[in-house]
Amino acid sequence: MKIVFYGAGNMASAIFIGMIENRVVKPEQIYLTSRSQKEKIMFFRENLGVNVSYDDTELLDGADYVILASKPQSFPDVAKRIRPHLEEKTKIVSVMAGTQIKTIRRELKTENPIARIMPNTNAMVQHSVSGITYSENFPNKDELVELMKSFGTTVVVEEEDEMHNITAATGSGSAFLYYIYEKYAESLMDLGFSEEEAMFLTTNLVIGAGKMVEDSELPFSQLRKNITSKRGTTEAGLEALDGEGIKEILSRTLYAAASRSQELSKDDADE
Ligand SMILES: NC(=O)C1=CN([C@@H]2O[C@H](COP(=O)(O)OP(=O)(O)OC[C@H]3O[C@@H](n4cnc5c(N)ncnc54)[C@H](O)[C@@H]3O)[C@@H](O)[C@H]2O)C=CC1
Ligand SMILES: O=C(O)[C@@H]1CCC=N1
Repeated sequence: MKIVFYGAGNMASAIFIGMIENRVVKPEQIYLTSRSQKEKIMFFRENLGVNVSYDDTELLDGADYVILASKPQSFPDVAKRIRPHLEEKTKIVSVMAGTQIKTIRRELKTENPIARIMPNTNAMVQHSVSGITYSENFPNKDELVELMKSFGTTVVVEEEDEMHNITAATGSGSAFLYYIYEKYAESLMDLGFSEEEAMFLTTNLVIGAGKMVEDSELPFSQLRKNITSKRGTTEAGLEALDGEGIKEILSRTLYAAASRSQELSKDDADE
């Protein structure tokens, strides 16, 4: 199998590192190309044993999968590189937020099978939860799902439009959680902890809570209740959180992200 990544940035590298660590593909089956980050891409070649090329003929010759992993705004340039060399057997897989299958089809001027996936950078530790949707002519979907299992779990989305919500929920979702951890650590410093102490405490709190979520069969609400004593410290803190409208804040966050995905998906042909 030959898998070619156009783009070797944060998302692409999380995927191919996840795949290689899980031994589902051999490093020599992976080909990388980019526009920027040439040092980084050479680092991947030296350290992982993947192939690197800037020659589109070589890259696309006999490719089974081409992964579109640039920013959506760079896709027209990527498409220009791919279009003249695309073979009939090659399946296209896009990780780009928003960009619709029909837009990819039009830019690449191809009838080849296309899938859109929405992973997250937890792919690097094989814990992405990824949405996937396919063009009607996509063959052997199981093969792609198997490949994706190497970097996490997969949720098949029947309607392409549902990708907007998945993008907000899990594509962007870990950034929202990291931001909360960041602010938690800053707030510990307001309480009087040093920066080092705040980082240590927050990091271990997050790891411990993650392990509890993984190992315990209890829902989040019960895990929370198990910590909350009547008229105790946790109750006081939770009342303050509710008073600030934590649920509304998170709803607005997710709505803003899903709306941005919709904006990014605007296709000239829809005007
Ligand atoms: N970072 C994340 O957590 C997630 C990102 N995505 C999607 O992944 C895509 C990439 O995002 P990041 O990896 O964060 O961006 P990034 O900026 O880290 O990487 C972008 C890559 O695209 C390459 N590129 C740009 N123009 C190119 C061209 N003409 N030919 C070949 N390569 C080209 C760049 O050299 C770079 O390697 C975006 O479309 C984003 O919507 C999806 C899910 C999560
Ligand atoms: O911020 C973005 O647009 C991309 C898509 C999901 C995560 N990062």
